[in-house]
Amino acid sequence: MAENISTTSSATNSFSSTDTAILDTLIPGYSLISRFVVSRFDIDIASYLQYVILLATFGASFQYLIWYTMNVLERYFVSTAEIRLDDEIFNYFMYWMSRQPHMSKTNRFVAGVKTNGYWSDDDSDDEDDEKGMDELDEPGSGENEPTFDEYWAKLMGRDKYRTLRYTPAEGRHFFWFRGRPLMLERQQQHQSTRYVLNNETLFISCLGRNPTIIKELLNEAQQSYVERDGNRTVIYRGQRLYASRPFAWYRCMARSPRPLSTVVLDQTQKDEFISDIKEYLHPRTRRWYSNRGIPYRRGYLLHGPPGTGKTSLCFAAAGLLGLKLFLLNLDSKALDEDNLSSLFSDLPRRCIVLLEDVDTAGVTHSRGTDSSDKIKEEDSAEQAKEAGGDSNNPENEKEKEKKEEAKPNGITLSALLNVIDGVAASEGRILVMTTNHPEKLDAALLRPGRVDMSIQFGHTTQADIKELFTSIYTTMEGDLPRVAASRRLTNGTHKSVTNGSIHHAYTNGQAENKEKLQQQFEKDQETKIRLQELRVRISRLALEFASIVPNNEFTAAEIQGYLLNHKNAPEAAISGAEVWVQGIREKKRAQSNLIA
Ligand SMILES: Nc1ncnc2c1ncn2[C@@H]1O[C@H](COP(=O)(O)OP(=O)(O)OP(=O)(O)O)[C@@H](O)[C@H]1O
Repeated sequence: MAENISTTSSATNSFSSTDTAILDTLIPGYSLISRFVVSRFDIDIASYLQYVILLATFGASFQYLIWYTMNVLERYFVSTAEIRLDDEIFNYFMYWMSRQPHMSKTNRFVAGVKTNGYWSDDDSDDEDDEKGMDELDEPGSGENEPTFDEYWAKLMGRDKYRTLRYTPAEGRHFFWFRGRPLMLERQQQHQSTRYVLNNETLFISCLGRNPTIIKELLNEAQQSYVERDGNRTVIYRGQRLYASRPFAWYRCMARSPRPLSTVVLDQTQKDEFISDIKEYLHPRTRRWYSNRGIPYRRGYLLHGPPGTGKTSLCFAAAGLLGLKLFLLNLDSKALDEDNLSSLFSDLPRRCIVLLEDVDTAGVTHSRGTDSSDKIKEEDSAEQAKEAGGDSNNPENEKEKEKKEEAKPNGITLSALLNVIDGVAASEGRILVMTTNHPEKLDAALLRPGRVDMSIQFGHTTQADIKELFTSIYTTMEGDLPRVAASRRLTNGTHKSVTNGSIHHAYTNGQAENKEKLQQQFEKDQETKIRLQELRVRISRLALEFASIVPNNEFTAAEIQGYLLNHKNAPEAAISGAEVWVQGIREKKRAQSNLIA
């Protein structure tokens, strides 16, 4: 034992105390570990230390070499695409990624009910709504049909659960696309603010200097995102996420197109409007404009009392032509000329820009009384201040919001005129402005080149009232109740049955099918006759209704609102019409007395 202790002490002492102190600084706890190893295993670490240092140096150099080689490889042999959060491609890619089968196998993912949560609506609500609807029978009075309460209980039970979407978590992920390995890196950006908590960037890389495969991937992602919209009208809104961010177009929804026939307006006016837009969009028109050096733009002014169909016509035109609709509220105090021109310069080539209620914005002031210069001066002083401060500080954000509240209305007439047809104004878009008070608008805004066609909307005529009544009560194809897929199968077919299909079933020896088809055929014929009778009845009732409601006194919105209260009982709508007319008249009289 004594011999052992003396060996140990000599081993520990093979390093001077200064050396041990240095080692203790470099490797915290060195002397302690060294003593423990000597006492326990009788091994003097000090005598192996040079090898350990050599190994560590070798390890570090190797690591550096790998890092360096990777860097060189990444720079010269890897192609990378960067995708930023504020670009729509971010949405496309995340949507595509969340629908890939390999996302169900990955062990690091972000789970959510949306594939993105901050800058745009990805319509997952609509998708959720449609999902599983095929398995739900709509309520009805038939033998096997559920009651409304049963249907509602089922629907609410289903709505409690939303489809979960999985997207890759922060960090690196490898996946295959068309037989090629790709790498996705999701990186958190640290200048996040309280408004955008997850500001991030994506990097998609592939081996080789040819990035075609990444472009193909992004094209596929875009395609799947766009296909999901089908023929729906996609609506964007010009807004900003928080005070220190510029205005941008954010997708807010995609809606089923509104048939033009449902907008009650003089047919000639409707035809003129649509054919004017079609003529403008024709490729020869673009050439014609460019050959003559005329800016390729077209503007429309839809004016008339509230609720007469201005927005509806614009929406129907967008749906008919498959154009995206960009909505902008000029009344926003925060909107200035720079924001407005950057919004207009971000517009796609073919689209409809809808500026609603232009008369309510600061643009009603004539050009001479513009206070834009004053506002600009104030703005630049503010910007100079901001440059010195931290734009991400929540307190600064609050300050900015308060200042903007206190600012006079943002946009001025000259700013609007500049973006509509200034030298740098965008080309190719269709501009539609709506107003309830065209008389308030400055002549400069209405001159040709800015407004090329005006359409006046007014109170409903007898013909309009009849059309509105008919459109509300006519049974349309989509009105028929939805039958669950399982019942459709057991019932045979949900398509209309023809004599030919009955004969086909018979010759194929499907006797039991034949009977079912025969029944279905008779049912379809009955339905057709019933629909025809209904049409005649509705047209008679429409005439009756139009004779009660006075000409040129009510808006389409008012009549629609009344009819919706009796949407299943046209006769009740007619019998209550006179009282309703009196009621509305009195209400309007009272309102005008109040204003006077
Ligand atoms: N001419 C019309 N044809 C069919 N529906 C109409 C018509 N006018 C109004 N409506 C109905 O009334 C409602 C409001 O219509 P819309 O928003 O188009 O009116 P608007 O003229 O743009 O009103 P505002 O000036 O207040 O913006 C919609 O639900 C629409 O269906």
